[in-house]
Amino acid sequence: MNTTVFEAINITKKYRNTLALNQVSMSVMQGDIYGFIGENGAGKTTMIRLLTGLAEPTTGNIALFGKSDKKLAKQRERIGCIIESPSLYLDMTAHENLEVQRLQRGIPGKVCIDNALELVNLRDAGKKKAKDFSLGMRQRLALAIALLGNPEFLVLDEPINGLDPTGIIELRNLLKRLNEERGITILISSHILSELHQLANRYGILHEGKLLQEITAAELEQRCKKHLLLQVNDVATTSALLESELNTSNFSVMPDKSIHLYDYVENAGKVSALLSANNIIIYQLAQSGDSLETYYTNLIGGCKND
Ligand SMILES: Nc1ncnc2c1ncn2[C@@H]1O[C@H](COP(=O)(O)OP(=O)(O)OP(=O)(O)O)[C@@H](O)[C@H]1O
Repeated sequence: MNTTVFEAINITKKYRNTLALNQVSMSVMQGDIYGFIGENGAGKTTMIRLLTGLAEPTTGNIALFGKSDKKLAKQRERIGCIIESPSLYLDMTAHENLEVQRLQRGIPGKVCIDNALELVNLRDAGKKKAKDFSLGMRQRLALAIALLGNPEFLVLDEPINGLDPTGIIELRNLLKRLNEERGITILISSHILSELHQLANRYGILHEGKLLQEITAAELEQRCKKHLLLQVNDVATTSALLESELNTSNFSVMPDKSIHLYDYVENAGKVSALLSANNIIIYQLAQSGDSLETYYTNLIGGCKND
């Protein structure tokens, strides 16, 4: 059975005049790599702060591993997290940083340090101090710190931010490995949907404090698949014609009033003939496929138009 690792139920969080989260419900299942997507200020860090106990919701409930209320604190011991900029001791080596964290958190035995360094490929960093690390190495060190207590659930707030392409690939592969080989459930936030492509298996898309959509990677692929892009003078009649004459409802009308038709992609002529015969003016008819970013922008744009 698929167990829920994290559940937010109708969470609202207010800071004075700011409604950072507005009735958000979301769930992360065991084994997920959950991509938590939203523009700057969408409320991602706020939700992560509630999850990790750094702040309290104004209303609503949080459950971790099926437990809530007073039992949350114990469950939080099963989490490893990186929130905002991880605090590293820049004058120390990776090993020394981990030793300080180990002692502060009362984790017995030094063997966990070598294990964590091994996991994030920092065993060879040797005597190099953190201040001389690349950003990618610093992020991996932060990840090693998060991994020290052998967490079942990793919560990472924008860990990809600022990394170069090599750093992004390294981190992506590392997180995949932790998920696949160690069964660690991961929630990772980002403001760029495509950054988490081929990493996340589910996404939660947050915008201005509201969860717009929870979607699986497979559903997202489906929505970004090839289509005919149609721009016409009469969207309503075109929609009706597609349904009645071409027998398809496999299309979406986008916020910019273009139509994405997922059938007849290889048979644009048939669509064109039908529309022309019905006096529809075609401004554009072309094969297209949404990029993830277009999908995301349209989703957010659609919400802004509401
Ligand atoms: N401690 C606070 N006091 C007042 N307002 C806050 C506080 N923390 C966050 N906010 C506000 O809540 C909203 C959501 O912020 P949050 O940091 O959760 O967004 P985010 O999606 O993580 O964005 P970013 O990627 O920029 O961190 C923003 O309008 C922010 O200004």
